Amino acid sequence: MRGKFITFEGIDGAGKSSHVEWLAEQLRGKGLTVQVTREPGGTELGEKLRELLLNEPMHLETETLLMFAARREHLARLIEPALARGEWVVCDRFSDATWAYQGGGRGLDKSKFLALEHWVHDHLHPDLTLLFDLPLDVARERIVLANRVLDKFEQERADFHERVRQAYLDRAHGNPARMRVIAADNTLENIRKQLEVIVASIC
Ligand SMILES: Nc1ncnc2c1ncn2[C@@H]1O[C@H](COP(=O)(O)OP(=O)(O)OP(=O)(O)O)[C@@H](O)[C@H]1O
Ligand SMILES: Cc1cn([C@H]2C[C@H](O)[C@@H](COP(=O)(O)O)O2)c(=O)[nH]c1=O
Repeated sequence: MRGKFITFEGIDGAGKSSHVEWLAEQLRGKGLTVQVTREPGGTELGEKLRELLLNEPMHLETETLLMFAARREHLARLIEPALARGEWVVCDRFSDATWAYQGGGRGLDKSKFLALEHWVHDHLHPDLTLLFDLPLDVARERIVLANRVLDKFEQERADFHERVRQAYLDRAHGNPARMRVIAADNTLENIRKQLEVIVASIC
Protein backbone atom coordinates (compact mmCIF):
# COMPACT_ATOMS: atom_id res chain seq x y z
CA MET A 1 0.00 0.00 0.00
CA ARG A 2 1.23 3.51 -0.86
CA GLY A 3 2.54 5.50 2.09
CA LYS A 4 1.23 8.92 3.11
CA PHE A 5 2.76 12.30 2.41
CA ILE A 6 2.57 14.91 5.19
CA THR A 7 3.85 18.47 4.78
CA PHE A 8 4.52 21.26 7.29
CA GLU A 9 4.02 24.91 6.32
CA GLY A 10 4.06 28.36 7.89
CA ILE A 11 5.83 31.70 7.95
CA ASP A 12 9.49 31.81 9.03
CA GLY A 13 9.77 31.21 12.77
CA ALA A 14 6.31 29.61 13.02
CA GLY A 15 7.86 26.65 14.84
CA LYS A 16 7.19 23.88 12.32
CA SER A 17 10.70 22.39 12.27
CA SER A 18 10.49 21.87 16.05
CA HIS A 19 7.74 19.28 15.40
CA VAL A 20 8.84 17.53 12.21
CA GLU A 21 11.13 14.95 13.84
CA TRP A 22 8.73 14.57 16.78
CA LEU A 23 5.87 13.71 14.42
CA ALA A 24 8.07 11.23 12.55
CA GLU A 25 8.87 9.53 15.88
CA GLN A 26 5.16 9.30 16.74
CA LEU A 27 4.52 7.60 13.39
CA ARG A 28 7.51 5.26 13.82
CA GLY A 29 6.01 4.32 17.19
CA LYS A 30 3.00 3.05 15.24
CA GLY A 31 5.29 0.75 13.25
CA LEU A 32 5.59 2.96 10.17
CA THR A 33 8.80 3.63 8.24
CA VAL A 34 9.14 7.39 7.92
CA GLN A 35 11.40 9.60 5.79
CA VAL A 36 11.97 13.15 7.04
CA THR A 37 12.93 15.70 4.43
CA ARG A 38 12.66 19.37 3.52
CA GLU A 39 12.26 21.90 0.71
CA PRO A 40 14.03 23.46 -0.91
CA GLY A 41 16.43 20.54 -0.55
CA GLY A 42 16.00 16.87 0.27
CA THR A 43 18.42 15.62 -2.41
CA GLU A 44 22.07 16.38 -3.14
CA LEU A 45 21.10 18.64 -6.04
CA GLY A 46 18.19 20.12 -4.09
CA GLU A 47 20.50 21.12 -1.23
CA LYS A 48 22.82 22.89 -3.71
CA LEU A 49 19.83 24.74 -5.15
CA ARG A 50 18.75 25.60 -1.58
CA GLU A 51 22.07 27.38 -1.00
CA LEU A 52 21.43 29.56 -4.05
CA LEU A 53 17.75 30.09 -3.33
CA LEU A 54 18.25 31.18 0.27
CA ASN A 55 21.21 33.43 -0.40
CA GLU A 56 21.38 34.78 -3.97
CA PRO A 57 19.18 37.62 -5.19
CA MET A 58 17.42 36.53 -8.42
CA HIS A 59 14.46 37.29 -10.66
CA LEU A 60 11.13 36.10 -9.22
CA GLU A 61 10.54 33.67 -12.09
CA THR A 62 14.07 32.25 -11.77
CA GLU A 63 13.40 31.73 -8.05
CA THR A 64 10.08 30.01 -8.79
CA LEU A 65 11.53 27.78 -11.50
CA LEU A 66 14.43 26.74 -9.25
CA MET A 67 12.00 25.91 -6.42
CA PHE A 68 10.09 23.65 -8.80
CA ALA A 69 13.30 22.20 -10.30
CA ALA A 70 14.46 21.21 -6.81
CA ARG A 71 10.95 19.80 -6.18
CA ARG A 72 10.99 17.73 -9.38
CA GLU A 73 14.27 16.15 -8.31
CA HIS A 74 12.97 15.60 -4.79
CA LEU A 75 9.82 13.88 -6.04
CA ALA A 76 11.73 11.67 -8.48
CA ARG A 77 14.57 10.64 -6.19
CA LEU A 78 13.08 10.57 -2.70
CA ILE A 79 9.37 11.25 -2.26
CA GLU A 80 7.80 9.05 -4.95
CA PRO A 81 10.06 6.01 -4.42
CA ALA A 82 9.50 6.14 -0.64
CA LEU A 83 5.71 6.38 -0.99
CA ALA A 84 5.75 3.54 -3.53
CA ARG A 85 7.63 1.37 -1.00
CA GLY A 86 4.82 2.05 1.48
CA GLU A 87 6.89 4.46 3.59
CA TRP A 88 5.53 7.75 4.93
CA VAL A 89 7.19 11.03 4.02
CA VAL A 90 7.19 14.04 6.37
CA CYS A 91 8.39 17.13 4.53
CA ASP A 92 9.24 20.58 5.93
CA ARG A 93 7.58 22.76 3.22
CA PHE A 94 6.35 21.87 -0.29
CA SER A 95 4.40 23.66 -3.05
CA ASP A 96 2.17 25.61 -0.67
CA ALA A 97 5.37 27.52 0.23
CA THR A 98 5.78 28.56 -3.42
CA TRP A 99 2.14 29.64 -3.45
CA ALA A 100 2.67 31.69 -0.28
CA TYR A 101 6.21 33.11 -0.72
CA GLN A 102 6.58 33.57 -4.48
CA GLY A 103 2.82 34.09 -5.03
CA GLY A 104 1.62 35.93 -1.93
CA GLY A 105 4.91 37.47 -0.86
CA ARG A 106 6.42 38.43 -4.21
CA GLY A 107 3.32 38.60 -6.44
CA LEU A 108 3.97 35.73 -8.89
CA ASP A 109 1.08 35.38 -11.31
CA LYS A 110 -1.25 32.65 -10.03
CA SER A 111 -1.59 31.05 -13.46
CA LYS A 112 2.20 30.57 -13.64
CA PHE A 113 2.19 28.84 -10.25
CA LEU A 114 -0.72 26.60 -11.28
CA ALA A 115 0.97 25.69 -14.57
CA LEU A 116 4.16 24.62 -12.78
CA GLU A 117 2.28 22.72 -10.09
CA HIS A 118 0.30 20.92 -12.82
CA TRP A 119 3.47 20.10 -14.76
CA VAL A 120 5.60 18.95 -11.84
CA HIS A 121 3.19 17.10 -9.57
CA ASP A 122 -0.38 17.04 -10.82
CA HIS A 123 -0.33 13.32 -9.98
CA LEU A 124 0.80 13.76 -6.38
CA HIS A 125 -0.32 16.14 -3.63
CA PRO A 126 0.20 15.87 0.13
CA ASP A 127 -2.33 13.74 1.98
CA LEU A 128 -2.15 16.17 4.89
CA THR A 129 -0.65 19.65 5.29
CA LEU A 130 -0.15 21.15 8.74
CA LEU A 131 -0.16 24.94 8.50
CA PHE A 132 1.43 26.58 11.55
CA ASP A 133 -0.28 29.93 11.87
CA LEU A 134 0.61 32.71 14.30
CA PRO A 135 0.99 36.51 14.42
CA LEU A 136 4.07 37.82 12.69
CA ASP A 137 5.47 39.56 15.77
CA VAL A 138 5.51 36.27 17.73
CA ALA A 139 7.37 34.50 14.89
CA ARG A 140 9.81 37.42 14.60
CA GLU A 141 10.51 37.34 18.33
CA ARG A 142 11.29 33.62 18.14
CA ILE A 143 13.74 34.20 15.28
CA VAL A 144 15.46 37.00 17.21
CA LEU A 145 15.71 34.82 20.33
CA ALA A 146 17.21 31.97 18.26
CA ASN A 147 19.96 34.42 17.29
CA ARG A 148 20.57 32.84 13.88
CA VAL A 149 21.96 34.29 10.66
CA LEU A 150 18.97 35.45 8.60
CA ASP A 151 18.54 34.12 5.06
CA LYS A 152 17.20 36.08 2.08
CA PHE A 153 13.56 35.41 2.94
CA GLU A 154 13.93 36.09 6.66
CA GLN A 155 15.46 39.47 5.81
CA GLU A 156 12.30 40.54 3.96
CA ARG A 157 10.15 43.31 5.44
CA ALA A 158 7.15 42.69 7.67
CA ASP A 159 4.62 43.42 4.89
CA PHE A 160 6.14 40.61 2.79
CA HIS A 161 5.65 38.14 5.67
CA GLU A 162 2.10 39.41 6.30
CA ARG A 163 1.27 38.65 2.64
CA VAL A 164 2.87 35.20 2.97
CA ARG A 165 0.77 34.48 6.05
CA GLN A 166 -2.43 35.62 4.34
CA ALA A 167 -1.66 33.59 1.20
CA TYR A 168 -1.19 30.48 3.34
CA LEU A 169 -4.54 31.09 5.07
CA ASP A 170 -6.27 31.62 1.70
CA ARG A 171 -4.76 28.39 0.40
CA ALA A 172 -5.95 26.51 3.53
CA HIS A 173 -9.42 27.99 3.07
CA GLY A 174 -9.47 26.67 -0.51
CA ASN A 175 -8.20 23.20 0.47
CA PRO A 176 -10.03 22.33 3.69
CA ALA A 177 -9.81 18.54 3.22
CA ARG A 178 -6.01 18.57 2.93
CA MET A 179 -4.84 21.53 5.00
CA ARG A 180 -5.27 21.88 8.76
CA VAL A 181 -4.46 25.15 10.49
CA ILE A 182 -2.50 24.78 13.76
CA ALA A 183 -2.73 27.61 16.30
CA ALA A 184 1.04 27.96 16.65
CA ASP A 185 1.13 30.82 19.17
CA ASN A 186 1.07 28.20 21.87
CA THR A 187 3.35 25.99 23.97
CA LEU A 188 5.11 23.05 22.30
CA GLU A 189 3.01 20.75 24.48
CA ASN A 190 -0.32 22.26 23.39
CA ILE A 191 0.73 22.23 19.75
CA ARG A 192 1.63 18.53 20.03
CA LYS A 193 -1.82 17.83 21.48
CA GLN A 194 -3.37 19.45 18.38
CA LEU A 195 -1.07 17.41 16.12
CA GLU A 196 -1.87 14.12 17.86
CA VAL A 197 -5.60 14.56 17.24
CA ILE A 198 -5.11 15.45 13.57
CA VAL A 199 -2.63 12.70 12.85
CA ALA A 200 -4.79 10.07 14.59
CA SER A 201 -7.46 10.89 12.03
CA ILE A 202 -5.26 9.80 9.10
CA CYS A 203 -3.47 6.78 10.65
N1 LIG B 1 5.82 26.81 20.58
C1 LIG B 1 6.96 27.49 20.71
N2 LIG B 1 7.12 28.37 21.71
C2 LIG B 1 8.26 29.07 21.84
N3 LIG B 1 9.34 28.95 21.02
C3 LIG B 1 9.24 28.09 20.01
C4 LIG B 1 8.06 27.31 19.80
N4 LIG B 1 8.24 26.55 18.70
C5 LIG B 1 9.48 26.82 18.26
N5 LIG B 1 10.08 27.74 19.02
C6 LIG B 1 11.43 28.31 18.85
O1 LIG B 1 11.32 29.24 17.78
C7 LIG B 1 12.44 29.16 16.91
C8 LIG B 1 11.94 28.85 15.50
O2 LIG B 1 11.39 27.54 15.53
P1 LIG B 1 11.52 26.57 14.28
O3 LIG B 1 12.90 26.58 13.75
O4 LIG B 1 10.90 25.28 14.66
O5 LIG B 1 10.56 27.34 13.28
P2 LIG B 1 10.34 27.16 11.73
O6 LIG B 1 8.89 27.38 11.47
O7 LIG B 1 10.87 25.86 11.27
O8 LIG B 1 11.16 28.36 11.16
P3 LIG B 1 11.91 28.53 9.76
O9 LIG B 1 10.95 28.14 8.70
O10 LIG B 1 12.24 29.97 9.76
O11 LIG B 1 13.13 27.64 9.80
C9 LIG B 1 13.36 28.10 17.50
O12 LIG B 1 14.35 28.73 18.27
C10 LIG B 1 12.44 27.28 18.39
O13 LIG B 1 13.12 26.71 19.48
C1 LIG C 1 9.86 25.42 -0.43
C2 LIG C 1 9.93 26.91 -0.51
C3 LIG C 1 10.59 27.63 0.46
N1 LIG C 1 10.65 28.98 0.39
C4 LIG C 1 11.35 29.72 1.45
C5 LIG C 1 10.65 29.72 2.76
C6 LIG C 1 11.76 29.84 3.77
O1 LIG C 1 12.00 31.20 4.02
C7 LIG C 1 12.95 29.23 3.07
C8 LIG C 1 13.32 27.86 3.58
O2 LIG C 1 13.82 27.99 4.86
P1 LIG C 1 13.39 27.00 6.07
O3 LIG C 1 14.18 27.51 7.23
O4 LIG C 1 13.82 25.63 5.65
O5 LIG C 1 11.94 27.08 6.29
O6 LIG C 1 12.59 29.11 1.69
C9 LIG C 1 10.07 29.64 -0.66
O7 LIG C 1 10.17 30.88 -0.76
N2 LIG C 1 9.41 28.94 -1.63
C10 LIG C 1 9.32 27.59 -1.60
O8 LIG C 1 8.70 26.96 -2.50
